[in-house]
Amino acid sequence: MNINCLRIVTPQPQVKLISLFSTRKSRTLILSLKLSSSVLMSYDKGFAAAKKAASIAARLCQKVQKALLQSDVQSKLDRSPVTVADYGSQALVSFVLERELPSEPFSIVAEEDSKDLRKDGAQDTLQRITDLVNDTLSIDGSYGSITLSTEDVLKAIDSGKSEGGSHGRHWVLDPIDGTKGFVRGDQYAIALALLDEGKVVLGVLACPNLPLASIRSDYQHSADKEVGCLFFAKIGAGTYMQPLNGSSPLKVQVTAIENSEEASFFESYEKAHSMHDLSSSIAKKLGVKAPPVRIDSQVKYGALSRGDGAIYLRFPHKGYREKIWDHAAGCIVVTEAGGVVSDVSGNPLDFSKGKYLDLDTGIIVTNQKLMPALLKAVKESLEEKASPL
Ligand SMILES: Nc1ncnc2c1ncn2[C@@H]1O[C@H](COP(=O)(O)O)[C@@H](OP(=O)(O)O)[C@H]1O
Ligand SMILES: [Mg+2]
Ligand SMILES: [Mg+2]
Ligand SMILES: [Mg+2]
Repeated sequence: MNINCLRIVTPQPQVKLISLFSTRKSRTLILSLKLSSSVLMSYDKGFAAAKKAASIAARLCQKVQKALLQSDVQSKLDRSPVTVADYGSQALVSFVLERELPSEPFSIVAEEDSKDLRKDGAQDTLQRITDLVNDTLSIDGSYGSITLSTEDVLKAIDSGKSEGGSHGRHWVLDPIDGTKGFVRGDQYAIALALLDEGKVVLGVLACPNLPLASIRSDYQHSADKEVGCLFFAKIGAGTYMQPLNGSSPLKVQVTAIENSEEASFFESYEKAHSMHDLSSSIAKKLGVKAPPVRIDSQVKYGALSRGDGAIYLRFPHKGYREKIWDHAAGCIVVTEAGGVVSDVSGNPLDFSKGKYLDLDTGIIVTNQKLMPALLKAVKESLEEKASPL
């Protein structure tokens, strides 16, 4: 008897088809289709390191948001804001991942770089970031009495210069997703994912301001709500949520709603990030009654993964190119919770092309039942927009 182990290409690269060939009867008997546990286990160390890195970075961000000074906000060349917390979070995540995974080659595609911090006049800001990083590490206590220099911090930030792609493993980091929300005192997330051969295999979303209880369509700020959620997902293993400062993870699932009239939907708070008129035309076609829930960042993916809302619509204005760090962690958090993330043609997002996502028009997210109706409504609304009566 001759046993062959045949690897087939599927959306989940670790799925193996094991077939048994009988030489006597020359008949193929498919014995089982099962997850290769050794491949899944090989992500375990990275998964633990990612959770730790995002949680530590979240502590730095919480501290800065509480005491946000105007001088802590800089403007990048593209005129988007960046704060000492974006830099500090990126430095911390890189530092923790490298420390926790010393035997693995380290590659990370991250949003920020140190260019502006190396300019004349940026010394005070760099010192402030370095102090924040060191204070956070010292409060955490895992790495003894380590003190990073300003040069160590610049290097840690710049380790995020990888281009990603379809080969090997690459971390993908948005040190603060939703910087505008962060500066406003609203929602933001630390979003970290791992790509393996161009596929997202694990993702962690730290959402320091997201209430632990469902936000549904009545989301509003409330000082007395308990906040701070950590979402995490590994390919083939589901999505979990736990309090940022605690344990006891809960498995989460997207909503099971089948009737689009009962669905509520999320979109960006910032009008410049997504065409709200298009979302409202789609919602109208679907008969959605609830008003849109407008919140910043990949918190939308986290909230959707636990069923707070049923649909997330994102339609950037013409010419904008989506970056992988704005979606990688959120995407696996939703798909492992049973949801679907696609472009307007129904194609899954392709994270294997470097730091940009090449997309057809926009990103839509919902559960499997609602997706066909959503795709139809999106198509019709786009056609009406392209050729108004
Ligand atoms: N004109 C634009 N259209 C779409 N997205 C944009 C944009 N300008 C910035 N963004 C991205 O939108 C992200 C925030 O998403 P959201 O709109 O869901 O809050 C920003 O992440 P950062 O805050 O990390 O820079 C940024 O990458
Ligand atoms: Mg940014
Ligand atoms: Mg972002
Ligand atoms: Mg960011």
